[in-house]
Amino acid sequence: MAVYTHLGAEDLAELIAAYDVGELVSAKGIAEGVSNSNWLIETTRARYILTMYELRIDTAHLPFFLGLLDHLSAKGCPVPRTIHDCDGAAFRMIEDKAVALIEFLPGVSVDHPTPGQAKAVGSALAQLHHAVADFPMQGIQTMGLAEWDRLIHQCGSERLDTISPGLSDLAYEELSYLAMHWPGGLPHGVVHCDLFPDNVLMLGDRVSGLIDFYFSADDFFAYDLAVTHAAWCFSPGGHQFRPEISSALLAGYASGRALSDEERDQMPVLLRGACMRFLSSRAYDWVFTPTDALVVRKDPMDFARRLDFYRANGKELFA
Ligand SMILES: Nc1ncnc2c1ncn2[C@@H]1O[C@H](COP(=O)(O)OP(=O)(O)OP(=O)(O)O)[C@@H](O)[C@H]1O
Ligand SMILES: N[C@@H](CCO)C(=O)O
Repeated sequence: MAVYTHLGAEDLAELIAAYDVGELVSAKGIAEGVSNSNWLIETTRARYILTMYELRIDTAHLPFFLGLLDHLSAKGCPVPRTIHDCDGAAFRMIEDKAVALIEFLPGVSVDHPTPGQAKAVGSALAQLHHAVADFPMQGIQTMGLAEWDRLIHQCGSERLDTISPGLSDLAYEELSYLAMHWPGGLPHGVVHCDLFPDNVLMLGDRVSGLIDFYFSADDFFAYDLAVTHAAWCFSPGGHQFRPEISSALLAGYASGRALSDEERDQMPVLLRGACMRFLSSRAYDWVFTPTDALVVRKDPMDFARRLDFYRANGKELFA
């Protein structure tokens, strides 16, 4: 349940009164999500999402994340805009925690996407990559290769092999490969970097919302496509590749933005990097999150399986 902080009726009413959004009608805690506390707020005028930033997000970075939502939404991307308070502030503090009110977008996250939905996601991602061209803020990538390496080393061989025998060899070997082959100089901008199905709201075959931009940073557009590919194109657990979803996702992306020859050539290594990104953060959480913590640990092996697939077939996919 992702409501870590209790907000009483008076706190909520006082908060909502600071915005020009009508009067508070109801507030319900949202169970999904693990990083922040979220409430669905209904006022006499509309619905909103209230987010309280709990664990991971430094308040100093909020102007970047919230500014990005506003920029993308103004460009016509299906991204919720930030509601500013009556003084124009994008976030407020309740005691020592920052809160932001965000536009509510309709739609649901899909568990088993269809090709039509994958195509729409590819196309929405391409739209995003065009829309960031004139976003004026910088977002440093803190979840890049150096961090994957650090997370894996913190876990150490013994603990990795307790997750699954042989995982440490796979991870160390892959990190050396990536260190030698990671490309430079590809087209880049501020990209989402975490566009999993649970961060996309859909109405049928239409993308109605792209949410959770809290891993956004400056990186290669093609890396963002690789992350999205790894997140969408497999059966649960990463056991089976879904070729029809892959073709649809890539076709959707190509309908909005063509990959250059150089980007295509680098896709196999970027796909392997995308797997290491989630393998390393999940392995770290697996090892260091207490089993009785509120946060649900995600299985790193889901991405070890995807990594095996891309090692064997990545080049063929982009031949
Ligand atoms: N703008 C929005 N419109 C509608 N629903 C939203 C919106 N933002 C968030 N939600 C709902 O709230 C849930 C949690 O949001 P989100 O994924 O951003 O939380 P989080 O704690 O940051 O997540 P994560 O687990 O990815 O770290 C989403 O699954 C979605 O159901
Ligand atoms: N989407 C990531 C979690 C970070 O938001 C994962 O599935 O491991």
